[in-house]
Amino acid sequence: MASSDLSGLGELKAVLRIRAFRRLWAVLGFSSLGDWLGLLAAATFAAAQVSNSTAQGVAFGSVIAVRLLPALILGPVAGVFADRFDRRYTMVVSDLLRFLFFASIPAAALIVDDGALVVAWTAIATFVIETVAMIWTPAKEAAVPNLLPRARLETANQLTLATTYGLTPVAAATVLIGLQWLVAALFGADGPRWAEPSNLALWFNALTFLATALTVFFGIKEISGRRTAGVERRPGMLREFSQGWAFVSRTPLVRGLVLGIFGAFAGGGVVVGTAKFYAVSLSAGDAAFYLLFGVLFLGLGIGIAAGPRLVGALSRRRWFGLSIILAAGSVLILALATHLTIAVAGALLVGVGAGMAFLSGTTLLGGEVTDAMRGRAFAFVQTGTRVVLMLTISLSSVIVGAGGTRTLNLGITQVDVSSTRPLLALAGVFGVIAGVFALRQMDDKKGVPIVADLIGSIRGRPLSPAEPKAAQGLFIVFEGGEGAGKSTQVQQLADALRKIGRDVVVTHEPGATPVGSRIRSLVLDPPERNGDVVTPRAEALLYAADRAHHVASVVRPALNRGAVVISDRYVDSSLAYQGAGRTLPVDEVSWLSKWATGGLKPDLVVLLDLDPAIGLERAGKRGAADRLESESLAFHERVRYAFLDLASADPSRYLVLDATNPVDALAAGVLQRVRHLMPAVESELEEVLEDVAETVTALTGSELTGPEERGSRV
Ligand SMILES: Nc1ncnc2c1ncn2[C@@H]1O[C@H](COP(=O)(O)OP(=O)(O)OP(=O)(O)O)[C@@H](O)[C@H]1O
Ligand SMILES: Cc1cn([C@H]2C[C@H](O)[C@@H](COP(=O)(O)O)O2)c(=O)[nH]c1=O
Repeated sequence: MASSDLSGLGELKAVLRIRAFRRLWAVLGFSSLGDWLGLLAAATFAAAQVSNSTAQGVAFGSVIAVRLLPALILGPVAGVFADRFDRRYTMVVSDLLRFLFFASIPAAALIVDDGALVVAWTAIATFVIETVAMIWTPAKEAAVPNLLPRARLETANQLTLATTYGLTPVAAATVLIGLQWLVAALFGADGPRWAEPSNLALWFNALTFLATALTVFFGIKEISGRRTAGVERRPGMLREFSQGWAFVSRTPLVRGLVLGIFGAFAGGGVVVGTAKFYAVSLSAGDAAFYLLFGVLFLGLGIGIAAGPRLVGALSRRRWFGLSIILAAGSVLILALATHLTIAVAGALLVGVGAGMAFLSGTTLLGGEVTDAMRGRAFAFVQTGTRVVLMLTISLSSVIVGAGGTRTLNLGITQVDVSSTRPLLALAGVFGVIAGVFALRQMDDKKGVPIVADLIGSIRGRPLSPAEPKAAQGLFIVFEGGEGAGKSTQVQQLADALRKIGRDVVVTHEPGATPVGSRIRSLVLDPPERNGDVVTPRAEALLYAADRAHHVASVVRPALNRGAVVISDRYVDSSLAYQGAGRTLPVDEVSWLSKWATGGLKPDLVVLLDLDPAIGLERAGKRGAADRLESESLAFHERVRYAFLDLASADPSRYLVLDATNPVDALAAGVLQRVRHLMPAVESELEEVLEDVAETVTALTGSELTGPEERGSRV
């Protein structure tokens, strides 16, 4: 599959509006339902013909293994068929053959009384059916591009993938569960042999192929008479395998991707292969097996269809690794589950993880592999996943069938442990290790915390890689409402630090740069005469733009050379004014600033807290109010409490000062805190502080106001 995202509903509708494709899609759905029903029903049917646990495991596994053989032996011939003959007739004849052979399986059980012979015929018929499927599929795949405009191919691919791996396996399991219930309701526990659910499923399955043959023959005549050159003549399955392997083993990223995809499918295969015996270990019957199977593929469909929307813009490499960990971790849940509900949840998550790994891995492969190599790489993946899936299904079913259940003597008590459990646990642990390995190998956002990145992406705001933090300087920010005294205190601190010889850069937001001063006038000048007012989102973006430019051109360079940067306002002003004041979502405003600043945080924020009524009165003495000062008192009160909340959320980074204190007293409080941030000059600051403290007492007759609950308030 070439696309990374399920298209919108509109795109799906547009594809399904094309009559010929709509019919072909219905045929694919029906045929795929038949395939899954056939896989489940033939395997359980074969297992039902013999009685002991080992023989059941072998019968179940060997019917599935037989389906693997044609892919390995007859793959090359299938392409030639699709190339050479009319595709519509190829599909019709294939479906008629599948109808006959599927019907022959339950018919054989009615005619022959020997269980071993019926199993043997089931295996032969399955082999023929699978061979025919190898011919039908390329004919169908070659037909699709001729029925659609090129731009719609991607959506069509996602739709067919979601149908094959999501919808129809679930429908197959539902049909089988429905048949179980129906048979139990009609005949009780001892129904006639012909009415066994797997028998009925095989009849039903045969009929799906008859229906598709008729639909293609009478309903999709467009498939005939087209050019057949679209189908690539393949060099042969084994040769493709070796060419693909050579490329995969040479290219580290591709190697990681392919191994990850195979790993995810192996996990799914072990779950399917053990599900029958696993259901027994949960003291549940065949219906539970079908339920687990159906839920697994429901999850696979959800992962493929909804995965891209769920993770949003998360890096596809990270998504791939995380999906494998999810799938494998969920296999571990299955290994430990003692109740069917937990097992169902585990199976669903295995499916979601495997589906997302399949989709992200395939998408990454599409982007990372050059055009010349892509066909073989995909052929390798397609054949490989088939082999891995079938091998793990059949091997694990044989292993658990032979392993049976062991009784563990724990001294005080005895516990029955089904061999499915250790096998699932092993597969889970192996898968988690593989996922972590894949994640480490291909992580393209090193340094960005993965959990926060995932949460941000799910919420629509992925994190960008943090810019390296300035190593030497000190970044101090003053925040507060209008007229709180920030500019005054910025100057006081700068003077004190300059006195002891520090390189100090005094700056402010908005408007510290030529670009910034133009932005400042856009956000703060009174509205245009024509009434064109800056809207809240535009305002947030303008402040963020000023900040991005300010940080990059003033703050970071100064910090990098080791200066103390003192800024009058920074990120918190946006959170308080645009977030609380304008009531924009605070986390969105925060993300915007984080992006603008590359994650640069101040070492200290001094919050000058003041009743806005007093602050606005102080500011009013300076001259006419700007656009924000003109906002209501309620707006400024929201701003004040937002500042206080920010301070109480991160007290170690904040110093909250009561801004009704005199200027010098406040300056002393700031200096007292700042000296702890500058151990190298602490003793020199001590002297300045002593001078100031004397002034404070002389001026106010009292010491600084004591600490209060929000931040370290003075
Ligand atoms: N502690 C204080 N006590 C009383 N008045 C003060 C105090 N600090 C500053 N002022 C006065 O309040 C007015 C506003 O001060 P300043 O410009 O420093 O505030 P600001 O927080 O930077 O304001 P704005 O954010 O509106 O620019 C000035 O006239 C200043 O002299
Ligand atoms: C940085 C920043 C500022 N504001 C507001 C806050 C004030 O009303 C003005 C700046 O005026 P000052 O006299 O320079 O303090 O802009 C804002 O709303 N959002 C911000 O991010």
